Amino acid sequence: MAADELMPSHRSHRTPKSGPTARKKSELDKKKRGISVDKQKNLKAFGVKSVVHAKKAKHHAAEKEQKRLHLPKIDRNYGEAPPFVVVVQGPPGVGKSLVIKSLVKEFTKQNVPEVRGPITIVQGKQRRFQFVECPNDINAMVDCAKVADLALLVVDGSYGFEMETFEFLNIMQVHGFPRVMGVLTHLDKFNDVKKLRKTKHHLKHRFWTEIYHGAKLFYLSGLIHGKYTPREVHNLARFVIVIKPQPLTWRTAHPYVLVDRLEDVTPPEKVQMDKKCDRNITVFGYLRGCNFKKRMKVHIAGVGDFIVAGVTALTDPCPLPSAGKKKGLRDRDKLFYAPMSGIGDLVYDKDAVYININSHQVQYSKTDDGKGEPTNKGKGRDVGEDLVKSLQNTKYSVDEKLDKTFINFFGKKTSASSETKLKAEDAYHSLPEGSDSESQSGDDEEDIVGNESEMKQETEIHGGRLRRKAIFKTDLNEDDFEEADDLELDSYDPDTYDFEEADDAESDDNEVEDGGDDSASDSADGEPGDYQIDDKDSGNISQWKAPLKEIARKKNPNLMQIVYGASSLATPLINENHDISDDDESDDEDFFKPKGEQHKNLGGGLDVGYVNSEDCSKFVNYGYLKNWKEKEVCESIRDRFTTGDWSKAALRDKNLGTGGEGEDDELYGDFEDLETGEKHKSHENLESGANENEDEDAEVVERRLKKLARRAKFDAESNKSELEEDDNDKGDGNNPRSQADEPGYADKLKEAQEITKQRNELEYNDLDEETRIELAGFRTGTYLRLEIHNVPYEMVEFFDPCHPILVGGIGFGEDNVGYMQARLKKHRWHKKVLKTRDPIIVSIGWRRYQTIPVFAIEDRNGRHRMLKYTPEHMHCLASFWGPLVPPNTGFVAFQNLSNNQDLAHISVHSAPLFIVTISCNCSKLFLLVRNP
Ligand SMILES: Nc1nc2c(ncn2[C@@H]2O[C@H](COP(=O)(O)OP(=O)(O)OP(=O)(O)O)[C@@H](O)[C@H]2O)c(=O)[nH]1
Repeated sequence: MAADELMPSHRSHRTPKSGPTARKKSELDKKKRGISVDKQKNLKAFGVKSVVHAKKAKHHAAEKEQKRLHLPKIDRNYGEAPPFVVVVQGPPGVGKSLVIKSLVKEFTKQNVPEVRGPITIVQGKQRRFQFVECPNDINAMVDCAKVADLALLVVDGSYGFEMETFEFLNIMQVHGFPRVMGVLTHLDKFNDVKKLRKTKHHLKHRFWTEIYHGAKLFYLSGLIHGKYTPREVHNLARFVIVIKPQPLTWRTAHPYVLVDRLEDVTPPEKVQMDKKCDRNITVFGYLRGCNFKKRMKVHIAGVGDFIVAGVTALTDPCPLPSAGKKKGLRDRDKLFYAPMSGIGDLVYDKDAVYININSHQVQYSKTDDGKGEPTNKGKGRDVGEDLVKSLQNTKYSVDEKLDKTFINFFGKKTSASSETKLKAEDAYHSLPEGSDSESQSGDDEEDIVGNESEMKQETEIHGGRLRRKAIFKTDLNEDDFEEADDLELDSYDPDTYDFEEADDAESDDNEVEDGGDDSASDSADGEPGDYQIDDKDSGNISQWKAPLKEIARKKNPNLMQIVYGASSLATPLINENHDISDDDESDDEDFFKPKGEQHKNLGGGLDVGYVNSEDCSKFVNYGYLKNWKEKEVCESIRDRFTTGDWSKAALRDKNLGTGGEGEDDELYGDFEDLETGEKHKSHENLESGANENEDEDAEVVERRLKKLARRAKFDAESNKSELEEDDNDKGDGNNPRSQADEPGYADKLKEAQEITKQRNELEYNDLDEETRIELAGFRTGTYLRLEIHNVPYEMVEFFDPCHPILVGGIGFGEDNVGYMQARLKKHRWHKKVLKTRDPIIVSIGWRRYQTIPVFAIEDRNGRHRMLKYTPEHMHCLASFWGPLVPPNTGFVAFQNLSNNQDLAHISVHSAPLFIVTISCNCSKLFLLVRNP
């Protein structure tokens, strides 16, 4: 009892009246009683409190939306697109060449001994690639950044990122950012798997920070027999295939050519007279960007502005298989074009064919005894051999000799002056080396040139030895990184990758294989077609001619050419075609011909061998001639003779009188007088189809318009679906996109552009090729030969095939010079600020030039106050003199372009570059300056 009293009594449980438990209980109670529970207590909390605020929010959302939208970029590509440029960039010795070699091998099964200059390959029926290795030279990096459609940034994984990679990234940012992928090599140098995983992860995150989250980084884990593993190369190739090209503003508005071949066509006499004379060159390459008009001004990066002396469209050296007759990718030689790498046996020029024979495969016929005379004289002497040798000794062609000789009608002697000149020149050439003072001096100079190239090699070695590692502050806390699995297929932007393309490519590959098998089986069956026989007999020549013939056939007939021969406007291409079509079956060409045949010829092409054609005025249609040896045929005209049935003849005459079918009509059908443009119709067709042509035209136009409308509708729909996909808005009503059910302004603009493009195409398609080129220029994707006169001799003398040559078209007014103003900011990597009037080298548009900037800042009162130095972390204005460019063009500038002169002063951890952000009319531009 006492104990019980002493114990404290149990307190009854106090039900909580507030707090989360009480709330839960009350909600449960309410539910039990069937009362609905509304979680959102204050229903007005998210409503419009203030009209002003709501208006502001709406405004803000609309502005954000408008900023997101871009004006649709006009695609000026008609027909076949030029090859996709893949620039492989990285510091020295990281494996750039090996990556290119591996990819080329993967695509074409060809081995490239050396990567020199662009290598063009056909990957599938629709895709071609041009691989370019970017040298470690800031000039080359700038030029490569201007032409790259995809940049493969190769990084030595065992060492980490180096400055070259980030320099290149920053240059690309100002010149229009193309697609970018990273490739990590030298990963086999890691012995510790854990360390390798950490490094990979760390480098990937660094890469993402610099480019964008999810940017693709590939790992090439090592070498097998000196090559990357086929599986990894295959995966890399698959990703390269699916990349979609990105249209960039500057490039779509300017034509440009990435040169894959250069020839010096200066007259040799001129060079002999003065080795440092200005040279004439021809450059070759695919036209990109937009149409190129004749007589357009071009800029050769690092050389200067020139007016093009001649432009010719050449046969595509690496055509897509769909362009030719053959199906599939059978001929391996056709898939590959790398003239500077010295691969491929035949190179076709406008007026010459170059045959490349390796020196070890050829035995030169000059087995002379030093005197220029053949050794085997006398009986065993081969006349053919002598003839060949005499041809080899010939200095001048017959034409040249004829040009130089003087025909004297009244005396037997030729002009003494021309003869002596020829003799003197012959004597000059036949002199042995070293016997003449002039040739001696020439040799000296060659030696000097030789030494300078040596000098080039040294420069490369300088550049290759020093590594400039990129170290970031965040790199220090490596432990922060979680050890995560490697995301092989991280995140894909559908705008960047085109997986349908990959499927196509895959199927193409299969088709290629199939095609190859087919041909093999065909020939195995013993029924090879004519084409195959040609292939065997004439090697590449028949393949070369095939596309030219195709061009000739596609040409519309030009009456001027038919009557008067090639017009003055005609380009050398026409002559080529004349030559080609001479071989063809041109004899069938007639002025007056049955309409059916005329159409057939229009579809098939144009034969222009008019000179050899038969008399046009006599119309003979051999196709309808009857074989009079046949008894039945003879019987059919029996009634026309006195011995036949005359009643039938009377009936026939009656029919003719009433416009019935006559035999002549049957024989000749419709035909068109090409000279007068008059169309003659048969009696049959006069009745039934008087307006047939008009109907046909109307039908064609109607069909075209329908097609246009369908296309525009499809585009609009796809845009709409894209917008809907992008739309993460859950319908709060603030985002105008959620309300955009109807096609917006951008969609309408796209539609209008598409319709204009189609209309232009329709108009141009009706013209013949020469007129179209005169009016619209050469189309993108054409393989062009540009002849440029009076370029500085250094361009030829110090030509390095590894250094890209960029020829860019100059728009109207872009060759005018004046003052330009830009906004700029010092890049975060650079320690120093820039001083006013310190010369800088600017890369803007296609050009690179030196100028003197004056920095200024805009005060509050709107006045511009000159600055002696650029601010540390702020934008300022820069005014400089130079060739004008359109507003919003990105530019990059350097204080020093030389790769070898300052490297000795740069420690590994210092950043030798600084980038200054420039914005001009809201767009962001950068200025990149190399630290002295
Ligand atoms: N161990 C190893 N060696 C590699 C790897 N990738 C490339 N190499 C070697 O690195 C050397 C340089 O390769 P290249 O392809 O010539 O490199 P590069 O970047 O073209 O060199 P430069 O043209 O001099 O700038 C070659 O001997 C390659 O075999 C790799 O992943 N692992």
